[in-house]
Amino acid sequence: MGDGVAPRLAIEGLTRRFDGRAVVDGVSMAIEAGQVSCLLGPSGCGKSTTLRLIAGVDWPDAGRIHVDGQPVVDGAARVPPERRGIGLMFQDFALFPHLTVADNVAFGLPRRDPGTAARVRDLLDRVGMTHHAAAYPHQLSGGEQQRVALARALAPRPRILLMDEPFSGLDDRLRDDIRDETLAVLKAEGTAVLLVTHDPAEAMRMADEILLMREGRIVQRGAPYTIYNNPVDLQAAAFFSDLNVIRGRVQGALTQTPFGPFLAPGVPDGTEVDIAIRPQHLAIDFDRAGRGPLPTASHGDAARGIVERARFIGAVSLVELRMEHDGSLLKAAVPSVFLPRPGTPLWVMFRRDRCFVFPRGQAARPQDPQNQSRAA
Ligand SMILES: Nc1ncnc2c1ncn2[C@@H]1O[C@H](COP(=O)(O)OP(=O)(O)OP(=O)(O)O)[C@@H](O)[C@H]1O
Repeated sequence: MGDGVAPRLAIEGLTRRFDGRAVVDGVSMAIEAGQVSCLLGPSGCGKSTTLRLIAGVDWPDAGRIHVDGQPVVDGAARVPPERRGIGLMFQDFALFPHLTVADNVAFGLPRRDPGTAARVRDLLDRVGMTHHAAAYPHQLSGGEQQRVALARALAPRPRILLMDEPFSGLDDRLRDDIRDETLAVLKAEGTAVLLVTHDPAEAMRMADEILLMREGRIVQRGAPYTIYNNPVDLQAAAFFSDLNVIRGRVQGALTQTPFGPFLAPGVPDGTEVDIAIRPQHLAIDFDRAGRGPLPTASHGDAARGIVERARFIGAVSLVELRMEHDGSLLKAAVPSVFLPRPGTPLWVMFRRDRCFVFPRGQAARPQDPQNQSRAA
């Protein structure tokens, strides 16, 4: 929000209860024109219910929704779905099978308006479907149908586009291309987009801002880079990748571990902490007759482990190491030129700037809207 201009979509304190349980619980957000926000969270956390409330096919128990500063849900004000200027796009495309591609795109537009044909042509061109204008949906591939569904959703120039897992029906390779193409079209249209997904990779690829949702609440919001690199708690960190976690206890603002001391500023003595690191941020080194690398400020001490399993998966190899000091298993993702044999001793280090230190069992306070980021 800036210069007194209201955001395209503003939501405050949105709450929806089913049988006394708040499945959407005080959700707030603001989305600007041309911005893509992703509501990201596990199945059942309340993402689709939030979209339904914004679309107007369900009513909240509390909260406000404004579009361009105008109330669509605010106390007694309740604008019906068709007058909200909100477009919808769902997983199953739902194209009309008896209409051609061009007629599907034209469906929500005034039929006799001279601008309609031009708008349809322009959108089909933008999604690369001009040569399929006269085809019927069953003659198209999944990716082509998805493009038509996007064109149809954008045709009436919605102020806001709500997308619920729109790419999940597509196979992996196609999905990446379609996501990028979709993003380009959305940016060109300047629509405000709220996209729901349970897939962190999708959210990171698409979003200007990620809203991380858990049990009906937004627990963290921020740019993909921020959320990935400064997760608000252990659960948020684990949502984005495999995670190695070692445990420790704080003494004098430090936690001593086999990987050296970790800073825990402001954490009271005796507090148990989880020190978390993603597999790609473990560093490994060869064993030189029972000796490893010397400690450094950036990597701390090395601890020894024995390779239990190593798998080549393309760009990286996944190496699982059984640690000698406590028998725990750590996972490292290393460049795939390296595939050690099971039984090989290796030294493991933690990249200090990539570790997260969290007091154990402490989840983020979800209703704190300032849960932006927290460095370890
Ligand atoms: N009409 C309803 N009546 C009762 N409970 C409902 C209703 N709609 C949704 N719920 C419950 O609300 C919770 C949130 O559902 P919602 O569909 O919003 O989750 P979601 O995050 O979109 O999950 P998914 O990714 O699996 O679609 C679930 O526990 C669901 O069972």
